[in-house]
Amino acid sequence: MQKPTRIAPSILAADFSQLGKEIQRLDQAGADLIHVDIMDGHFVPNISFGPAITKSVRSVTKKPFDVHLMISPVDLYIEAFVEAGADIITIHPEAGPHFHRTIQLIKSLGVKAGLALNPGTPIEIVDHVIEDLDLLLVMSVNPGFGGQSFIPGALDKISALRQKIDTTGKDIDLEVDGGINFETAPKAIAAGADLLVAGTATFKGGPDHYAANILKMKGQ
Ligand SMILES: O=C(CO)[C@H](O)[C@H](O)COP(=O)(O)O
Ligand SMILES: [Fe+2]
Repeated sequence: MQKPTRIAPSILAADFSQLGKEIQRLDQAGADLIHVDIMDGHFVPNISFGPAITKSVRSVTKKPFDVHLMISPVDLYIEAFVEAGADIITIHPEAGPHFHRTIQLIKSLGVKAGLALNPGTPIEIVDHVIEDLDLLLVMSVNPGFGGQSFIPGALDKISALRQKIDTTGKDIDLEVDGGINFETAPKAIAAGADLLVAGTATFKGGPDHYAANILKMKGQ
């Protein structure tokens, strides 16, 4: 069942020179989770940061860390991100030879497991693993960069995945990531998403605007 909308600001759009402070600002502004984008320059054409920086800012908030791994091979690094304080770890099925094994590994370490679907990845890929998942992530841009435009085809995928999730009867978050703003957020919610990642739109206008931006994307 679709839950009330929650917002996970992506710290990819933060001022990295004051990352801890930025996360505290997001916490105070009403962020529900903190979305942490990890990019390796190999699986995606951009590099962000790794487990050491994730760990260094973990203590500044109690909000869950929603870690989106865009790295390949991914299995080698799961434990490091658990130790860094991840609450949810989301992987891409293309990032390793056996994504069912990766999901089992994440769960065996006591962390929630998510699966991310790129714009070109068919939704049927979730069929044999959906019962094991805590979160499904629909990428509404090709992964690698913040500030891209929302790909409208993501809305049909969200609707179809909403039906699949509801058929299981399980509590699985349906997250959307990429190009979420005041115009696209209501469309993603109407399609069935209950967790919205927003980088550029959360940080728009500077710290004084974070709270209003988050509320606006929630439709409040
Ligand atoms: O995973 C991502 C990119 O690969 C980011 O989470 C996403 O792009 C957020 O940035 P924005 O809201 O600016 O689109
Ligand atoms: Fe992301």
